[in-house]
Amino acid sequence: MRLRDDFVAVTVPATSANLGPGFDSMGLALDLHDTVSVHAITGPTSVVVEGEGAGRVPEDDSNMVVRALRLALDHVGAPQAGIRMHCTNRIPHGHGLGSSAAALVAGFALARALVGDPEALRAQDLLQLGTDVEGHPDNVAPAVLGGATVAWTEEGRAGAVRLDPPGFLRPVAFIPSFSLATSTARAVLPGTVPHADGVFNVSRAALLAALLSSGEKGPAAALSGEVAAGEGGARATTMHALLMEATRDRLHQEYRRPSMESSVALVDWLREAGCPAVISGAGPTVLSLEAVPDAVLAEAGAAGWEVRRLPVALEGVRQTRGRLAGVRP
Ligand SMILES: Nc1ncnc2c1ncn2[C@@H]1O[C@H](COP(=O)(O)OP(=O)(O)OP(=O)(O)O)[C@@H](O)[C@H]1O
Ligand SMILES: N[C@@H](CCO)C(=O)O
Repeated sequence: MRLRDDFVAVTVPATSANLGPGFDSMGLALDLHDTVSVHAITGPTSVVVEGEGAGRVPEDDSNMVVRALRLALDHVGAPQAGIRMHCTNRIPHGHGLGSSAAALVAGFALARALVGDPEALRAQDLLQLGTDVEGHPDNVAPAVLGGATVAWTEEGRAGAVRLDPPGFLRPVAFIPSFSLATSTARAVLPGTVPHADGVFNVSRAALLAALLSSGEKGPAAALSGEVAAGEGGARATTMHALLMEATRDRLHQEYRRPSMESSVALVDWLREAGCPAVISGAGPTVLSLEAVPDAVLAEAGAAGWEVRRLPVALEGVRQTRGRLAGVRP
């Protein structure tokens, strides 16, 4: 294996994991991207970081994107090279929007781009390498595949399916100024949970997957407890009621309340206002899966939350420069 290209670039989306009940399994790609370009050179590694993480993440071989790139080159038996990297980062770090998965997937995709062989480092390899490092596949899967994903592992082997997200999904992120490392947010979770809570989450996660894969028409039939209100209205009301139910969780959000009081309180408040809100990934960002009324947005903004409408990103990581530009991994 050799390096066929010496200047390549990729773009990778932010992701929101869990989506409420789908802990470590469900995820959504969002229209907020990091872009990274690389020159393969002879000489020492240099990294320039613009935007998120600038001045904070390393600018040498210990940078997460560089480490991922080198890991993937080793994985396919390609030679290592000097790296001159430029990162334009828009995904905030440690905020539950999948910055670490994006960094890893960007690094792997850059290695694939340098190798310039479509058979090297396919989507399955990217998913596996990323899951090996992250320990769970729920951010890596949508960063690779785009759209909405359901992912799992079996004895370390990762798998994922991509769902075409329906139009009623209109994600809105509420991003606080403070960050929280995923490792900290995972440390507060219990080793075991009550069986009834497992049953609760299985039914909600299954319902959410059903809604996300049922297209614009929605499920063939639904008994949601809602009273029918005329043709289109009944469907919209039912879908909304179903989405509210499908985004409930008992496996992680409440356990995490002490480590992000204001975020879980915002989830409660948004849900009382009729928005299907969840903690995004390991937090502390909050995500509503449906549009949020302007008055609610204004109130959250006034309370200090950065409010961003982030449409679903239909595409995952994409190479934008080099001979494989435009070819899906
Ligand atoms: N583009 C990047 N370049 C270098 N390092 C990064 C980059 N993105 C993330 N990191 C590293 O990963 C850390 C954040 O990872 P962490 O898993 O804690 O949060 P997250 O991925 O943003 O959130 P979540 O996993 O809940 O969605 C950063 O503090 C930084 O060390
Ligand atoms: N499922 C993960 C996502 C964050 O990486 C968690 O909630 O800890």
